[in-house]
Amino acid sequence: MSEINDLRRQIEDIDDQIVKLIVSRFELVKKVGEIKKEKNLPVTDEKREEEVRQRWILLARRYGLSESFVDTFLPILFSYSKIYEVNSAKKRRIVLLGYGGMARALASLFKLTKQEVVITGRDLLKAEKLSNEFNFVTMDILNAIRWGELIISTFPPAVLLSDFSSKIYSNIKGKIFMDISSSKNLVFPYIEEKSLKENFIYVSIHPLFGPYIYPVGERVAIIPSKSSNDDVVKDLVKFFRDNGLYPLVTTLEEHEKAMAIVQVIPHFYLLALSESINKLSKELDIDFSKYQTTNFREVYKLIRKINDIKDVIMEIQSLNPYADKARELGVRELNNLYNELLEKKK
Ligand SMILES: C=C(O[C@@H]1C=C(C(=O)O)C=C[C@H]1O)C(=O)O
Repeated sequence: MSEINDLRRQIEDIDDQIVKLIVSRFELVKKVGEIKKEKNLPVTDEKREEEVRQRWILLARRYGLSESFVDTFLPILFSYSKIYEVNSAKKRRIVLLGYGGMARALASLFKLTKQEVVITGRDLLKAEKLSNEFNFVTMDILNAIRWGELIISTFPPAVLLSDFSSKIYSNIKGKIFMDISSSKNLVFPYIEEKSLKENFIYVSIHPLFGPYIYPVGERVAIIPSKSSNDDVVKDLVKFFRDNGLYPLVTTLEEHEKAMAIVQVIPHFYLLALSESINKLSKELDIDFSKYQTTNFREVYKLIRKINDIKDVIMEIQSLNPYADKARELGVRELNNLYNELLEKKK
C-alpha cells in the first residue's frame, strides 16, 4: 500500500505542475486576446490551431503519447483558451427577450465581457431565474425595451409573428432589434416590414451554435435588412467580435441555402438514424449500450443532442424553404446506396 501511496504523491506533484503550466499558458493566451482586440481580430484562429495541433502530434510521437489523446485534449484546451481571450468589451445596454437555452448561452458571453444585460420575457419569474445565474437584472418587457439599446429576441418564430411581439415592435423606435431564428424565411420579411413602419433598425442574426454555455469563438451569421445601414452592420460585427463570437455577414437567401446543407440534411438523417437504432435493437432484442464503439459513442452523443432540441429541429425542417429539396435528395441518396449494396450481394 505504501508503494501505491508513494506513487500517488508523485502523481500529485506532477498534477501540481500540469495545473500551474496550464494556467501560465492561459495567461499568455489572455495577452494574445488583448492584442487581437486592439487589432479587431477574431478570437478563433483556425490556421494557428492546426499549427499547434501539428506540433503536438510531433511531440506526442516523440514521447510516445497517443495521437488520439492529442485530438481529445486539444479541442478542450482551445475552447478554454478562448474564454480567457475574451476581455471586457465596450458596454452596451442589452435586452435579452426570452430565457431559454440560447438566451443562457448569449448571457454567458455577455457576462465574460461585463455587459449590462436585462433579461425579460412573458414569465418574469423564469427571466429572473436566468438573470440570477449571471447577476443580471430583470424588468418587465416594456421597461426593458425602454432602457435597452440592443434588443436580442430569442423568441420562437410563432411568437415573433404574434400580436404580443407587435407591441414590442411599436415601442423600439431608433433601437436595434435582432432575432435569432434558425429559419428566417417567414420572420425576416415580416420583421423587416415592421421595422420600416415602426422606425426601428432590424438586423437578423443566427448564432451557429447550440444552447451551451460560453460559446466563445463560435460563429454568428448576420443578415442586414432594409432598415439597417452599413454603419449599423459594421458596429454589430465589432460588437459580436468583441463579445467573443466570429461574425459572418450574409444574405437571407444564402443563409437559408446554407442551413439546408448544415442543418436540414444532418438533422433529418440523425432523426431517422435514432429511430432505426431503437427499432433494430428492439427487434433483435439487444442492449447495444454495452457494445459502444468509439465512433458509435460520438454518433450517439449527437443523436442525444438533437433529441434534446427536437422542437427547434422540427421547426427548421418545416420552415427552411429548401428543406423539401434537401430531404428528397437525402432519401434518394439512401436509396442509391441501398441499391448499390444490394447489387454487390448478387
Ligand atoms: C491563443 C490564440 O488564440 C486561440 C487559441 C489557441 C491556443 O490555445 O493555442 C490557438 C488559436 C486561437 O484559436 C492564438 O491565436 O494564438
